[in-house]
Amino acid sequence: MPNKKNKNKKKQHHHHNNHSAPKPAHSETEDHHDVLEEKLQNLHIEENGGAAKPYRVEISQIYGRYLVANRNLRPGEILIKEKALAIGPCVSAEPVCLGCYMPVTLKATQYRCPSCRWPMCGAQCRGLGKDTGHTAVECELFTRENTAAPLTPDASPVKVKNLYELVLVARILLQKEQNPELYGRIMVMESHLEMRQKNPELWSHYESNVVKYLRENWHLAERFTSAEIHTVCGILDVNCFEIGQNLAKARTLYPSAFLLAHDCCPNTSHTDDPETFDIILRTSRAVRKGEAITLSYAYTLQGTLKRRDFMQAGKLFWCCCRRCSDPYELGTDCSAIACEKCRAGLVRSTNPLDQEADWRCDKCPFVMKSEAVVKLLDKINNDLDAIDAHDIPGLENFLKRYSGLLGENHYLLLSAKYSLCQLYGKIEGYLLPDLSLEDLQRKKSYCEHFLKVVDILEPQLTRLRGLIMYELHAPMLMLAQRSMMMQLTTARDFNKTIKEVIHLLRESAKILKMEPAGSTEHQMGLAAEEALQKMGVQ
Ligand SMILES: C[S@@+](CC[C@H](N)C(=O)[O-])C[C@H]1O[C@@H](n2cnc3c(N)ncnc32)[C@H](O)[C@@H]1O
Repeated sequence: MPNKKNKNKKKQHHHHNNHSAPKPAHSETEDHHDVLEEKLQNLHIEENGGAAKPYRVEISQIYGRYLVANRNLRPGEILIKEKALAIGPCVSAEPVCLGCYMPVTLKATQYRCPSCRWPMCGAQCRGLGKDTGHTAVECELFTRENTAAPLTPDASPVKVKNLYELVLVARILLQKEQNPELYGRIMVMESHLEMRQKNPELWSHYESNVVKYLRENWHLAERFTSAEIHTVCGILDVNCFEIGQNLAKARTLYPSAFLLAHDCCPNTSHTDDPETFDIILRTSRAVRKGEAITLSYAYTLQGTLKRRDFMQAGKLFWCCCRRCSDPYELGTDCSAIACEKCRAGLVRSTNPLDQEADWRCDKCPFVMKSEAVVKLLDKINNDLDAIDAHDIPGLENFLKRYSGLLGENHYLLLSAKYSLCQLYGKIEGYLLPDLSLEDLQRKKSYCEHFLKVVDILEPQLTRLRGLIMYELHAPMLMLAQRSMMMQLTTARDFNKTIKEVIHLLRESAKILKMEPAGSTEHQMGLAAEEALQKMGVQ
């Protein structure tokens, strides 16, 4: 339930986190710490074909168990490539195939498993009978209990979501009987059960929608205790990766990737293989020996208030990373809003590590309560969500309406700009050759603006940079060609632009070709390479 707001916000404990690995606290005597120590002993991290691992597991009071670099790591090194221990549908009202996680419908015409009647993509689904998909054991339970009965064409979204949430929980529980060794490898993961129990809203959701439902409606009470089911729910909330390529959407647990600590400006990025659902984790920049290896559990292009709320609600910790501690978010200022009083200053949190701290203008005495900030951002966010994903004029209007109210790098403005970067040149009526000079300029300036912020928040070898550099090369090239044709530019300037375009394409090909074959990003990497060849460069 990662998006759920936690109404019982606690005051923040302030501790400094300077990005390097927190010191292992071996003298720590707290119970929880001991439990983690014990779980550390039980970890079976697979051997790297005999090669020394580039990381080791340590324990700190802040992170719990986490991974630390054993040596200096270069950008782009593969650190982890491993199979999922468990995979299943996300918690979503959008139905997916239980075998391959591609979207399906609940219509009468939709193919369904002939036995259990859950919607599937077709009789030839590659996940039929596979461990990564719809197994015979699961089908038997689903058939006996007629679990697909509520999935009628007119089923309410909430009902659909609640039912899909159960699939992966049930799959893991069934492993307790089918494959106790695998179940054991999942049980070493953090569930934060005690903290969850203290949160009535969260606990009652799981108690009634999952625990009771599985034990009563699916008649599993004799096989699994309430505590076991709550533990699985906690483990899923805390450790799941949301993965999927080419429209597929699934959530997964991985045997060692779950150990990575979170950072809002992490030093790794990860992707998943569309065929096998394996995770592939790489360093996105150089990591020094002894540094924590981190990834982001949250969406990088969100403000600190939102990211911290998200982490607390789902993962049960308040992030205090360098970016969260900095009111300027590492210089991006992507949370700042415009001052409604003096219209000249920017309003920022007076203490970003306290969700309830006041926000204050840097040019006048204007102060905003954090609730008012949250309310304002929710409203603007809803407006953005209401715009159709392909509506260029709608998104342009959004930018016009809100650019005076938000700081220029505000994440909501950047989010609209990111959509526009991808839409100009790609959709009907706005294909690249048809774009006006103004539209080309717009695409170029949005890409450049976005890239400047991403260069700080997700620097070096990250997918987002690869994608945006690819988007940027096209308007740059077209604008240069058009100016050349109209004799509005000198040969020298033209050549300078071409050099920049080549740099963008090279960088984007390098990054995107690291994505697994078959993914759209990999495809784009190949397109970048092809564009270079057409230009006569390698
Ligand atoms: C996916 S698990 C990571 C492994 C976990 N540390 C363990 O020992 O099992 C996520 C949990 O690790 C802890 N954690 C990860 N990153 C953190 C951070 N930046 N600050 C505080 N706690 C963090 C939180 O308890 C979080 O719920």
